[in-house]
Order: sequence, then C-alpha cells, then structure tokens
Amino acid sequence: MQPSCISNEAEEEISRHPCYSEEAHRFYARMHIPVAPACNIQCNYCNRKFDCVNESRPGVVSEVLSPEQAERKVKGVAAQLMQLSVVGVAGPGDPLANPEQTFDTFARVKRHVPDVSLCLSTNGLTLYRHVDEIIELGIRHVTITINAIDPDVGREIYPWVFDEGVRYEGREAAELLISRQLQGLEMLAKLGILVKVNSIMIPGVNDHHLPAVSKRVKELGATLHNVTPLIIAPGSQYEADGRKAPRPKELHNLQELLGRDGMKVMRHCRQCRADAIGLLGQDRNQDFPLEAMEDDPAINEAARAQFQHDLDAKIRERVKVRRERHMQENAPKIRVAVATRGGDKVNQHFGHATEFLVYDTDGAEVQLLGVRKIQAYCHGKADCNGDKAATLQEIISILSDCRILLCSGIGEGPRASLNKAGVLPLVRKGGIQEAILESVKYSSYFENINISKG
Ligand SMILES: C[S@@+](CC[C@H](N)C(=O)[O-])C[C@H]1O[C@@H](n2cnc3c(N)ncnc32)[C@H](O)[C@@H]1O
Ligand code: SF4
Ligand code: SF4
Repeated sequence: MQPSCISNEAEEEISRHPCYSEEAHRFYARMHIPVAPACNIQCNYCNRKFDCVNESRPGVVSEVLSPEQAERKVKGVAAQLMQLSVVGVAGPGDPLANPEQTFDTFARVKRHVPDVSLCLSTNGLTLYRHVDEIIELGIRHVTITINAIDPDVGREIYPWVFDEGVRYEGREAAELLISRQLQGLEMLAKLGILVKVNSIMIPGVNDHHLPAVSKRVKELGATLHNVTPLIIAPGSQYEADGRKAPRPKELHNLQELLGRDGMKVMRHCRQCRADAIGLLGQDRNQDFPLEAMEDDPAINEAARAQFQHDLDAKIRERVKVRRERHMQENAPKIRVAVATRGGDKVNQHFGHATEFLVYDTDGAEVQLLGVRKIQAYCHGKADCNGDKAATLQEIISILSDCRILLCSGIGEGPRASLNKAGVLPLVRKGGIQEAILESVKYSSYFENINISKG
C-alpha cells in the first residue's frame, strides 16, 4: 500500500480514534495502560520520577500495572465505558523498552475486548525489531516521537541512548536514534499502519528545525503530525538549564506553517498521563480503581456496538453541518477560551483549570485552535504552591489574545484582573459550541469585539 493511501477500514478507525480525529475526541474515549516503566534513552525534558498529584503530563502515573492487572482493569473499564474505542500503551517509560509486558498486555486486551483499537507510543529506537509482533497483534496505530532529523539538533535533546548493551552519547547517540526512528516509520507506513509523529517544540533547540522534520516524516508516510509544547518537568535537565516552554502563539504559528506545507496537524493533544482514561482532557482514572474491578465483568459487546454506531451517526451529522457552515477565511473572528474538564462541556472553575481550549468563532461556526496549558501551575516547584499573583499574571498573558473566557465559576479577583486585561469572563455551563455561540450573541460587546486580537 502507498503510504499516503488510506483505506476505508483505516478511515473508519481514524473516525473513532480521539487523537487522530478532532470530531472523535468529543465522543470517543481512550485508555492508557501503564505497563512500561523502563526506558532505553534519556530525553532532556523527561522526568518520570517526580510524583505530584497535581501533575498531568506524559510520563506521570499513579502506579505501574502488570499485564494481569492491566487485563483486569481494561475489562472492567470496557464493561462500564461504552465509548471506549482505543487502548494504548504510552509509558510511563517506553513500551518497546519493556516488550514482554507491552505485547503480553496487548494480546490479553485483544483476546478479551476485541472491539477496541490497539495503539502504541514509542521513541522508535527498537521499533524495527517489533514490526512482526505489531502486525500479528493487529496494532493499527503507532506514534513515534521524532524531535529532530539532524543529529546536531538531536544531541541537544538526547544525552544518551542504550541499545543491545552499549551506551551511546553525544552526536552518535542522536544519529543512531534518528536513523532507527525513520527506519521504523517507513517500515510501518509501507505496511499500512497509521503512524502519528509526535514532536516536542523546544524553543532554542528544535523550533526552527521542525518544518524539516515534518517534511521528512510526511515523505516517509506519517499520517499525522502532533507538535506539542515542551512542559518544564520538575527535576528535568531542561528545568536545570532554565529552558522555557514556547508561547502559545509561537506553537500556533508553527502548527499553521506545517499545515500550510500539506501535513495533517493535530491541534487537540492534551499531553495525557500514561494512565489516563476517558475522553481527552477528562481523566477518569480515579473512577476505576483496580481493587474495585470485578474478576470477570460482563462486557456487552452488542450494547457497545450499538452505542458506538449511534456515536458514529452523531459524528457524521456534525461533520456535515461543519462542512456546510464552513468558516469564511477572512470573516472577522472572536477568540474564546474555555475552561473544561472534558466531555465537550464548559464545566471547569477558572481557579481549578490547568489548561484552556481556545476557539475562533465568526458567530456561526466554531473552530478549535488548540490547547493552552498553564505552565505556571507546577513550574518546577516541588510543592506546586506557586505564588498566586504570578500564576494569575501568567494565565492572563496566555489568554491575552482572547476576548471571552467561559468557565463554570470564577472569583472576584481574577474576574476583575481579566476584565482589566480585555478578556471578558462569563460563567456558563453545558456544551462548548452552544455556549460559545450563545455568549458571543448575548454579549453586548459583540459590535465592539468583532475583530480578533490574535
Ligand atoms: C511519556 S512518553 C511515552 C512514550 C515514549 N517513551 C516516547 O517518548 O515517545 C509520551 C509522550 O510524551 C512526551 N513527553 C514526555 N515528557 C514531556 C515533557 N516534559 N514535555 C512535553 N512532552 C513530553 C514524549 O516525548 C512522548 O511524545
Ligand atoms: S523516550 Fe519517552 S519515556 Fe523515554 S525519556 Fe524520552 S519521553 Fe521519557
Ligand atoms: S497525549 Fe495526545 S496523542 Fe496521546 S492520548 Fe493524549 S491526546 Fe492523544
């Protein structure tokens, strides 16, 4: 199969995968199973040791599961969560640095919950060695994190790589990793596997290099490019170096640039934990404690199929309406930030938000621009109790191009500060799209705010 040729079967899988399809992410849930603690490389941004309940970022988990425990948990979740469509292994380390646990887990999931898609997220170092297992198990989605294709850039990201008993450092380490990543990508794409490439935007290291990465991975058959911002992980090398996360505008500009070059770009990544369960942005792991899982729960396959069939119809209808209402490129737009815990609803108090979804609207159509994390929350402070005033200023600067902020509640202090900064906070509940359109109409500001600040 040609890399760029997507079969009907693949189209259908994408339409149910919350990460590959922006529409699916409103309705379909994924489950990450944390069965892979070890890693075979070091990235300067990653620290899996730091554990903090407030943290929601990749590499963080409450507990690592054995394949037996993972099976129990997946069965329990599938019995309760009808919209579960994807089960993936994404850490907390690298799934392919723990191949026995990873593939044993996938085999169990396939046996007991055959209707879910399997998904794997890896740094790609040993991918080429596992292609047969991936095909055999029917794993249809693989994510490879590729931050550089130039070893001189890569050496600033990866201090070491460990392969077959040998530790590589410096340029040599980056060279080996990059060649393996590109090799694995090409092999999988040629076999019709849907490959998503993750790249972390690291200002001053690879930000200017990512268009070249995007071009190369597209040539090799990647389906989707997911560029996410660096999160300054406490205890990481980049924290010690004083590196900074990119500004939302810089990330947005880069995503736009890659999109213009013809790559399909993911904009709704929530940079989930390695044990996240539920709709994107709505982590329900705490609702499914392992101890509460039954030994052999009844999974009603017919009910799951009917439920998902109805979801598909809803998605098709939304896509049709969106196409009809397609937002005019040059129409004046209003930028709206939304505090949400997921579920496609305005349901988060401003003070509890750790991220905002940002949309543009012309008053008739609503378009997701991306996710903005609040970096200041756990910004390298071991107790996560940052200075409140500084945190508020950071949030205001992150939302400064927005005209309206929708949240389920907000205190008087932040309300006044946001107002002063030209962002109108409105307390709303319910569906995001409806709330955005209603708030824009409702607002007597409408005439005054019909030109986007962004
Ligand atoms: C925890 S990793 C697990 C899978 C695999 N080890 C990998 O790196 O691709 C999942 C994703 O989180 C990203 N990630 C880890 N730490 C991060 C950080 N501090 N900032 C941004 N992305 C990060 C990784 O680069 C990867 O794309
Ligand atoms: S490859 Fe993944 S798990 Fe390993 S150090 Fe990098 S981000 Fe962390
Ligand atoms: S981290 Fe991004 S790509 Fe991975 S499951 Fe979450 S939203 Fe999807």
